[in-house]
Amino acid sequence: MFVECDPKWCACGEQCENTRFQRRKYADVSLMPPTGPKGYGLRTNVDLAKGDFVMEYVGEVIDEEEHARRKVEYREGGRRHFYFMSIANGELIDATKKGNLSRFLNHSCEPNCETQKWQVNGELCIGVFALKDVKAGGELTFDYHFENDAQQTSTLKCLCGEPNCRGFIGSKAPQANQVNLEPESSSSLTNYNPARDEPAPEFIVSKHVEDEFSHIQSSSSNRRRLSSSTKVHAAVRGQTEVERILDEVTTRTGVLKSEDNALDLLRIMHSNHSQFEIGLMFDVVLRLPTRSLREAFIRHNILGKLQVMMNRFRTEEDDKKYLPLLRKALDITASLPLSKERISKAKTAKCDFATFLIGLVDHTDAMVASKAQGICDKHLSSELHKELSKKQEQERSRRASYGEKRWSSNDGNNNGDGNGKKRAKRPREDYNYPFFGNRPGPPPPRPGPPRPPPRPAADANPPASTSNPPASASNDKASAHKRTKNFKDMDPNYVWKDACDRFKAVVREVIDHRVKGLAKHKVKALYKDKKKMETIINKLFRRVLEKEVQKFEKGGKITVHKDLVSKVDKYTRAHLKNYDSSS
Ligand SMILES: C[S@@+](CC[C@H](N)C(=O)[O-])C[C@H]1O[C@@H](n2cnc3c(N)ncnc32)[C@H](O)[C@@H]1O
Repeated sequence: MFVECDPKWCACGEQCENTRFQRRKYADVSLMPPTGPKGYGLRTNVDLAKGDFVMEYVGEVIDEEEHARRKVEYREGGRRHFYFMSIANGELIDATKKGNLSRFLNHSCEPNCETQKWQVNGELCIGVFALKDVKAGGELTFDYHFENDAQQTSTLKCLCGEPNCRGFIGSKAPQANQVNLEPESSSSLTNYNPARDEPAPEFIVSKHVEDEFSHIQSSSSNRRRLSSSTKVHAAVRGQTEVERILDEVTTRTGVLKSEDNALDLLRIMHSNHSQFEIGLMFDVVLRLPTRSLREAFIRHNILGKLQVMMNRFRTEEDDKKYLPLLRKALDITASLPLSKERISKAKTAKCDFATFLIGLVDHTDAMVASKAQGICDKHLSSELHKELSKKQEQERSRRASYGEKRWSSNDGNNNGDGNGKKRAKRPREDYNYPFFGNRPGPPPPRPGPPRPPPRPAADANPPASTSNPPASASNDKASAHKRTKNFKDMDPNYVWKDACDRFKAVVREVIDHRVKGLAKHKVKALYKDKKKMETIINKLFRRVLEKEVQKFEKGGKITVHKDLVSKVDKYTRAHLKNYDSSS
């Protein structure tokens, strides 16, 4: 069994080459028209070298019981060819109705390809690989004898034409008492007429099915589980809740069943799902068959949903992974029967849809920008367009003067208000740290012995500088003054503790900020191991705070000045890097 890398964990990251199944790095192949009773075949359009990956054998995953049922159904339905392939543990892939070009690989007793079992993201997959060099134009074949025994082809007359042909397809010669499963009698083989006997393979020529196919193909974890008509079997493969609901609300071809299902779909449509799942949901909306269904989606505020989701994708704009979803969301927007009124009515709590759209017009991705521009041009009047652009410009300059550049300009969260630019993140008083716990609030004043007079350091240490995050320091003089007053009356121990707490909070904020700035896959690895992260933080506190505390004890100040913040930042980055390469 071979194992494919998961780029999230592989040290090579996105550059990892061992991801051919996941990326569908298939060879350039095409369908061969039928020339005899063997039917269609598959040929390569390029020279293949021994060991080259041809493609994955995909189809519906079924169990033996379903296999037995389908075999009878197909035979009784008059099918000439069978497309079952055993995987393991009584499971089979059936590529009869859904699959890719690999289903046209014919059997040969002298094959030029073989099948291999691969583990891809924890799933067992079957890949077809070249056994030898094959020239462009050559037919690709593999020996069915083990893998395709599920078709019970062991008694099917082989027509591979190789000198060493065994005469039948399968691992064993047919027994005298075995039923001959050969679909054609010898006479009908002689009378074989491809035009009459070999109907065009429906799933290739039918646009409808092809659409469904491409929809399902967008799955990486679901490559072989091509939209199960049999939910039970999909469940065997660990179907997610979203997939289950999608199965329920869509037809076998992935089309939404009714207007009632619009709400079901919208209910589960949010950005917390995996990219793959969001992609599946988006595909269903993109494939809405009627205008009335599209209108139903508008009535149920799909624009609001899309805006919130697009805002998240845009927030992650450094991470190119989200671009396809952002583009798709814009495609959905463009596909809806919008009007100026509808657009102007749509809004979220933070901003209206029109302003949000205009914010995407200067997105760094040209495709996103042009899609957004297209929708604006079509649905926004030029006056409104101008007015909103002007507002945005004002908002941007207001923010610039507010000091957004104080923190790293290339990191930070998106402000979510639709201007398409990222605003540097400032520590917030009410910030919830993802797993460090909430920032401690000031402890209650201590009862007991009279307090010693405040140390000069406490006075000399304007609490505004310890308590205020740097970005807000200059903007918050009044509250700083208020805090200073309170600090003067406090126990120095309390002041010290409070200063440390506040300082720690800022350090945490910096770390968190930096962690969020990392590539998604790195952060995921890091966040998964909370214990390790705690150790990192504690180390940081010890290292950075130690000096500050010493300074404070000698009567100096604890200030969260810019240099210190960048020191913490630098240390964090170095540490995260170590962590990343060691994990
Ligand atoms: C996986 S399909 C291959 C594609 C098929 N030829 C078609 O037109 O769709 C397997 C079926 O192709 C036919 N087939 C493949 N290789 C064959 C061979 N060497 N001799 C006779 N029939 C073959 C059999 O009908 C078998 O059930």
